[in-house]
Amino acid sequence: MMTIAKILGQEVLDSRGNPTVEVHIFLNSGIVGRAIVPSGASTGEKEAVELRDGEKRYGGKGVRKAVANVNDVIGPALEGMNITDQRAIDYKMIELDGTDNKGKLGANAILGVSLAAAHTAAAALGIPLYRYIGGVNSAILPVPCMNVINGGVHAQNSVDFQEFKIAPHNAPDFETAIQIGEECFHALKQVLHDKGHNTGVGDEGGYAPDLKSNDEAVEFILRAIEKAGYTPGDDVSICLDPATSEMYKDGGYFFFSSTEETKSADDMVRLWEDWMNKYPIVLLEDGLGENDWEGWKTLTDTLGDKVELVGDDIFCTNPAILQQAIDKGIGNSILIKLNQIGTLTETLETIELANRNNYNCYVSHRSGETEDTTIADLTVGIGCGHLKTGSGCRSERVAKFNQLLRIERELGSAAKYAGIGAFKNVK
Ligand SMILES: C=C(OP(=O)(O)O)C(=O)O
Ligand SMILES: [Mg+2]
Repeated sequence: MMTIAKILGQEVLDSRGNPTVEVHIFLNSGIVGRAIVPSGASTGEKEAVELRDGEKRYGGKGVRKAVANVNDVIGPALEGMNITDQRAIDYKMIELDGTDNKGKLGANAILGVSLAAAHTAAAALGIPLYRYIGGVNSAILPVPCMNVINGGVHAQNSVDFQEFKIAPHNAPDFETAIQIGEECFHALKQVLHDKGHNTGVGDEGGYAPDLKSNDEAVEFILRAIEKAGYTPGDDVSICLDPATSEMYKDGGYFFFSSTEETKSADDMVRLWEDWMNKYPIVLLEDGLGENDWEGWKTLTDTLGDKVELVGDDIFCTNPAILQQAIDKGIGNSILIKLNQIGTLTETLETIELANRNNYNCYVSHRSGETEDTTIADLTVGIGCGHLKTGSGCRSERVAKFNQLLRIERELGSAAKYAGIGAFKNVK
């Protein structure tokens, strides 16, 4: 009943029109599960390797080699295995690949199979994916951190920092939080439009206006929160991902979209301290670059007891790197991107390591996404209380919100909304 009969990989499109890997797993019983792999643009150097062909397909480089690896190498090796043996399935693929970074078979091939296995197992057991991942206590609905202004490498505008997000934490439930978030998002469109700004959106669905400064992005958002009838800080706070690894050049931080000035790590820490004092910021991701561990230490010592400091590019969802950060006292939270490490099992190992060491976990989409909603279930399964998955206007992002709405309704009175308590060290 639970035995893998066939694994089928194929090429489909992501939200940028680039090819990506989709995997179906068929069981002997006729049950089938499916997953699609996302793709990043501002990637960390130590991410597992996404296998791409030289040849162009659709809008970008093809994934036909990765698909062939699913069909010709991984599939035959996993046929006959029990679908609920997630760890055995994942470790078998790690062994087949044999590299440290999944560069032989491709993390996109391996993750597609790993996630499809979890979906298929949940379907075979007749339980929702979040419960399969997290067990009977999976009941916490996350604060949706909605990316409402896009800059950096996710938009062609004058804003250096990549993501300005709103966190509607003061809500009784997830559905109300989405309502508040959408009201603020729509109010932001109006306040930008009133000042003559473009309201076209970037890769993650946030507006991508040409603003005078990075500060102005926050100020527009605060105005929008108020216009929607909410109080910044009390009802809705701000989360940032400036993605500063993209700005790190010759030991400094180059403001490539705006002033073209370069700031030192100490200047950046002062900038973030100043922003924490003047704006209601509850989370800062990649406030410094992935290779600037010294700067990260200063940042953590300066702000780590007041705000959630999330490592994305610097940690790459990798347990070995996270262990080094724990030993050195770097950051207090880790971004969880399944395709940075390449299997569900290793992702859960990283999450367990973070939990044991008092680090928060913050689940994330990629800038290249699809209709796949695995991260919504993962977030509820691990109960980490917050996720980022774009704004509320692009279907590949809304798909995750819709799945969370479904989960909340399914849980009924058992569902709990995470609220402000989800954010590390925020008083
Ligand atoms: C989601 C992000 O972007 P990308 O997927 O391009 O890495 C990020 O940097 O957190
Ligand atoms: Mg990031």
